[in-house]
Amino acid sequence: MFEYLTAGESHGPRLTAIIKSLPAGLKVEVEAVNEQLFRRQQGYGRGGRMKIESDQVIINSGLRHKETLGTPLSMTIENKDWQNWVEVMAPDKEAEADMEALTNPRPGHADLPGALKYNHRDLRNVLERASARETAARTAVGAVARQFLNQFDINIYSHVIQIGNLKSETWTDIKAKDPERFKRESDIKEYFDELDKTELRCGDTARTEAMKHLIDSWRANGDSVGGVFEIVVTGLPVGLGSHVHWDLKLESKLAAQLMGIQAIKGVEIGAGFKGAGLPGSKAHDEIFYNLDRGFYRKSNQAGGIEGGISNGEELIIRLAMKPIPTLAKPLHSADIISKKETTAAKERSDVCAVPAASIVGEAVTASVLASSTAEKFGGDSMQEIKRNYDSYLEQLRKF
Ligand SMILES: Cc1cc2nc3c(=O)[nH]c(=O)nc-3n(C[C@H](O)[C@H](O)[C@H](O)COP(=O)(O)O)c2cc1C
Ligand SMILES: C=C(O[C@@H]1CC(C(=O)O)=C[C@@H](OP(=O)(O)O)[C@H]1O)C(=O)O
Repeated sequence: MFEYLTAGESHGPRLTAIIKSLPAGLKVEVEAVNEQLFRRQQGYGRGGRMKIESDQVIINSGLRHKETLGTPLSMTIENKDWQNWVEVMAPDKEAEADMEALTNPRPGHADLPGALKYNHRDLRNVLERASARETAARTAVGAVARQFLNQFDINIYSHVIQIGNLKSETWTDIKAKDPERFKRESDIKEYFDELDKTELRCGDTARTEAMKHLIDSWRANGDSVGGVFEIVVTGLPVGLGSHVHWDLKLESKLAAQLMGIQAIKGVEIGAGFKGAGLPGSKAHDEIFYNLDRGFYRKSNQAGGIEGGISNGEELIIRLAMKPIPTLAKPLHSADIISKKETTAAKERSDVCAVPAASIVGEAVTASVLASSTAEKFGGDSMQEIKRNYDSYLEQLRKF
């Protein structure tokens, strides 16, 4: 369940997403999808395109009176910028004779490998689909998945923890400073909701100013900047994913799909790379039991997954985003037609898109977790899935 497909070019008429299968009887609010689309468009460092677009979803099938029918749910998002590209991107008209091809590939973008692989002589034929414009469609899919997860009190949050070489606190650091502060889900929600009001989605105000300054100075130099964001999931039950096959492991599904986000080059679960340097006695989370909580941990180095199975603790994922490839001061390149030395194509571009990517990360995480939840609890309708979920919780209580 929750398998999906997206289609659409960055400057074509619109993006399309189809969720192939999802349970019947799931309440979907279109406004909640638009809210996620809005969040993805924010963030300090974005370029001119975001001033043109104001993403809104249209649901074309699969929903009746705000409830899923269990049939394919298809959604579209218009590209407002299409108006400026009608001739260049015309699906059903021959190219105009004077239309210039783009022939100077950008290092770091899909331009050159894509052109060589697909035998294209115009790099636009590659970049239009490689573009992260596509992540708007994935965000819409994730917004539906989120509404499913909310039915089981599973919540997904994210924050930016590094821009360039400037780091701020991780979720584990933040909680360690004031362990009483985040006892209730509403406290966690409030903390992350506040971040949405800030331009970098980073909780450290002093660091945010320094990060903004860094983005400004790299922009002024015609450069770009990457960073790291962290995703936190609360409310996951024990038992999503499985240890029995490599491709069923929850972290292998998450890593594969999260690495599918444009410009994401690293993924860490829990202590991740830092954990590799710790002694075993500090790297693992000791097991405790009491009647109220059942089995629980006092630390979360595992980041919520052991043996490919969610262990009931918070899921913590960190993702590294490389700097944006399009540079105002372009890098060296070679023309794909003349083979002569040139500089890379210089287009309007984002300078930093880490805050936006963090929203895409939340969305992709939501679709993986919705799929794993639906798989674990089975059923064609929400009623059936909830019944199975409740009886599983009862089984855990009696364990
Ligand atoms: C939200 C978001 C916005 C992006 N904006 C740009 C951009 O404006 N210019 C650009 O060259 N790359 C941008 N990228 C990155 C490219 O899409 C990406 O580097 C490219 O498709 C090559 O894929 P790869 O980096 O995964 O190898 C963006 C990525 C994300 C996630
Ligand atoms: C359109 C979006 O991101 C785009 C991703 C992108 C790229 O090369 O990945 C290049 C830019 O597009 P343009 O060339 O039209 O300015 C970004 O704005 C979006 O996030 O909705």
